[in-house]
Amino acid sequence: MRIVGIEGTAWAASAALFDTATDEVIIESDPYQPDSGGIHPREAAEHMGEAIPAVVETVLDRAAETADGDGPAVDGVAFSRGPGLGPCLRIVGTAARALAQTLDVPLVGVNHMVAHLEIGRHGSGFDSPVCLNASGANAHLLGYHNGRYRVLGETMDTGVGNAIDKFTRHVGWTHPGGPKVEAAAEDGEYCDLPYVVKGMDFSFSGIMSAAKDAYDDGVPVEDVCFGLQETIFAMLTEVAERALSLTGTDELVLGGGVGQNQRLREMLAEMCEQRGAAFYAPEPRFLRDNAGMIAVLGARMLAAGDTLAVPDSSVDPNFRPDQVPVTWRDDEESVARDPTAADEIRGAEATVTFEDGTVVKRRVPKTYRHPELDNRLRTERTRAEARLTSLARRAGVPTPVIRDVDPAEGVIVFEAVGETDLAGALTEARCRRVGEHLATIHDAGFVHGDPTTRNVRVDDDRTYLIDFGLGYHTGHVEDHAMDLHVFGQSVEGTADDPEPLLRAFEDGYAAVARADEGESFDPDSDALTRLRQVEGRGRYQ
Ligand SMILES: C[C@@H](O)[C@H](NC(=O)OP(=O)(O)OC[C@H]1O[C@@H](n2cnc3c(N)ncnc32)[C@H](O)[C@@H]1O)C(=O)O
Ligand SMILES: Nc1ncnc2c1ncn2[C@@H]1O[C@H](COP(=O)(O)OP(=O)(O)OP(=O)(O)O)[C@@H](O)[C@H]1O
Ligand SMILES: [Fe+2]
Repeated sequence: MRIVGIEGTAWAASAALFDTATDEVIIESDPYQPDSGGIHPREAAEHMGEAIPAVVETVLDRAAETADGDGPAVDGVAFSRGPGLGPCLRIVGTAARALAQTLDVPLVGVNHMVAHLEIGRHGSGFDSPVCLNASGANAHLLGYHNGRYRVLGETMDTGVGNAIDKFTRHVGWTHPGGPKVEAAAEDGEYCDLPYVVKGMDFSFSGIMSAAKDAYDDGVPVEDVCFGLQETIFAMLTEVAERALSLTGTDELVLGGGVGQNQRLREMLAEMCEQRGAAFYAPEPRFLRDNAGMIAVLGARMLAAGDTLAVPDSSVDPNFRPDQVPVTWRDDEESVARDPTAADEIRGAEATVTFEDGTVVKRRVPKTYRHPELDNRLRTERTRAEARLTSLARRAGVPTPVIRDVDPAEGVIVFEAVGETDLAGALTEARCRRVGEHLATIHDAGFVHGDPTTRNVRVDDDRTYLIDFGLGYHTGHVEDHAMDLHVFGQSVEGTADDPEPLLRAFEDGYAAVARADEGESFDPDSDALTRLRQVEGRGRYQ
């Protein structure tokens, strides 16, 4: 089968030919380069209008040269339907429809972010990996489960490339900024910047303003670039490790334009090697926006009969990866694996050993992180975990009794609780309990920070919260909603039938929140109301 792909969501006007018989991909691209500032949607669309016909023609010529008979011998036309800039997408959509009609072949509408993922699965041969998409307008972790790509974690504000590009605009460098930051960091030294992960979600706004302030205050730009890379990429590596730990899978693939960065690739490779996981990063031409990945996924979709009639082929600037019905994979496949029982457990952050009813949790140094950042995080989190585990118990939530703490070494010794993780023993009653527990600690003035189904231990009678290392004191409804969001994502990414579990969880939360606040309860400022907003935010900025 031979498929033409067309890409043009933002900056890359690109066409490709993928031949399934030879596995060969020809890509022809013409990038848009703004004269100043970032990407201007109107200018980018003008570029698409001129460049798309030209790159498509080049690819069709190549197709004709390599065809057996007359004509280009193409079986289908695949195009990026979204996400991306509306004016650009519309031009690509029009070009793809016209080409499919001229060649009289089926039209296939591809989700650009799923294509960033599938190109890594295609190249690696992995079955069911976690995918870290690190691109300009996005940053998220995806895993296939129950017939969809689930968003296991994502940025709460801008995409990772856009965050870096905003900093480089501030210092007067031309777009794109990512490669310039990478080059400048070669001559830099570490500087401290805010590090923000919440479960498998993360945000860049705090670190970007701190980076701009540091530059304005005279910190050498090379040092800010170095600190930025160390901090942002350590955050991405940490959440990727959390996703491996939560799902139990041992395969990671990288996607997106920021994936071209050597330092990011090095950190991910090191993390995976140390966990015994396999890591795959596609070659750069398949990481940055390109039509090759659109053609490769298009071929799979076409083989599954997943084609579009022209009237149904409108583009979608906010097309999320979890909206895509995954027709080309078996519903039974999943990123989630059954955990194996062992005396030593390796979480995302720590190793945990069991000795006579006692648990020793060691936050071992992460060699992929800069040592200063690593020491800071291990000490802060060990301290937070010990303090909040005890505070939660005082508020009435079952947690392990702490026996000993050594923040400098990152070691906690505490009571072993529960018989198993909630991940392997999900029931509505237990999820309801987790909802009640979270409402109780929120009312007591702090959040858990990482309430996934692996951070809840259960036995016949009780449901314990553990692993408070990412928790902090706060009364903000947004922070409360993030706790609920993190739990919801972890259930959706691993449970067979998440809906009733999530309903029970939210009922439990609502019941305690209402009881705690009594007369002063205001449903409009409730965390559950805010949760709906967090879930509904289209984060393509
Ligand atoms: C929706 C779609 O239009 C969008 N595409 C996109 O963002 O282009 P992509 O090629 O995946 O990524 C571009 C980003 O990748 C960054 N980048 C490129 N080379 C880099 C490097 N060596 N280090 C860090 N960032 C780099 C650029 O600065 C830019 O922000 C997306 O995938 O989110
Ligand atoms: N007090 C405890 N009693 C029983 N089991 C525990 C206890 N603490 C940890 N565990 C087990 O060890 C696993 C890893 O612990 P924990 O979540 O604290 O480590 P982590 O590295 O911070 O994990 P992650 O960051 O992936 O959530 C837990 O999922 C749980 O199965
Ligand atoms: Fe992209």
